[in-house]
Amino acid sequence: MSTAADPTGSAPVLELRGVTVRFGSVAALSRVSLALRAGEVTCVLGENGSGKSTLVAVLSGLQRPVEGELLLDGQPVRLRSPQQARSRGIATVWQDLAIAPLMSVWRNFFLGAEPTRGTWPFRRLDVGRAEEIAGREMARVGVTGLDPGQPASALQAGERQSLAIARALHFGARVLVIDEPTAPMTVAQRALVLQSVVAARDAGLAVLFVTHSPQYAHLVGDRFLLLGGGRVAGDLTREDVDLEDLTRLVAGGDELSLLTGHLRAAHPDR
Ligand SMILES: Nc1ncnc2c1ncn2[C@@H]1O[C@H](COP(=O)(O)OP(=O)(O)OP(=O)(O)O)[C@@H](O)[C@H]1O
Repeated sequence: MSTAADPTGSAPVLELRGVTVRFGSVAALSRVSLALRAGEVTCVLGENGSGKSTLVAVLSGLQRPVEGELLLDGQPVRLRSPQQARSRGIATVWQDLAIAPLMSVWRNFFLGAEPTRGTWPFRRLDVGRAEEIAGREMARVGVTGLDPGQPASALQAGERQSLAIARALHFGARVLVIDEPTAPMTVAQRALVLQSVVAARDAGLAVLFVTHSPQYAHLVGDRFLLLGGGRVAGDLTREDVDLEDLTRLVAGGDELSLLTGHLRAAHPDR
């Protein structure tokens, strides 16, 4: 399936073209194409085993496709490791993301890139500044009233994701890949994640948000990529679907293929 047309006219920051990943005889992804654009949230939906985690792994440099290519700013790129993806401006927020629980929130925010003052050999950690930056950046993504000096173990699941998103923004990521935790979260914690997604979009990042919830996807998504059996079963924009459609499509794969066929016929340029 070709990549959906872009209503904004902007060039994709990151693109996948015909990407296939196999595990033995299982094709976890089959000729998947997608385009992520600045200031746009693409939600990825699909049932268990549809290829969502594999897609995240490809985008974050953990998994190399056997076929197809990735393009960054229109140039083919090979991501050989998560470090390399990060250095190219692609940040991933993992569903079971690791934090150092005994370390403070600000320590977790900087993780080795702490601000210092003075010059070598008198250089020392600027804790006040680190706390101020971490607090400000967390507030920017919607987590207010947080003491950056408290241990990170005090953070709830949504706040942890927000911390990782705030980090990505602060350190200049251009593409943000978020794998929403499948474990139950309170509505308030989910709201924080969604708020952080919107903050990242408003800051001009190209966001890919993997979620199990059509409701949450519809709240923040500009575009919806539906995966079924490792294939793109639908690549739709907000104009194509309302929440009711989206919920039905995620629940029923057959109907989805049918609707996608109709939409393609109606919009052959997509
Ligand atoms: N390391 C692996 N080895 C073998 N098969 C794998 C591996 N990882 C994924 N698969 C298979 O690839 C397919 C896609 O899996 P993937 O985890 O990407 O789906 P998913 O949509 O993320 O599922 P979930 O929502 O349950 O996390 C599945 O059939 C899965 O069993």
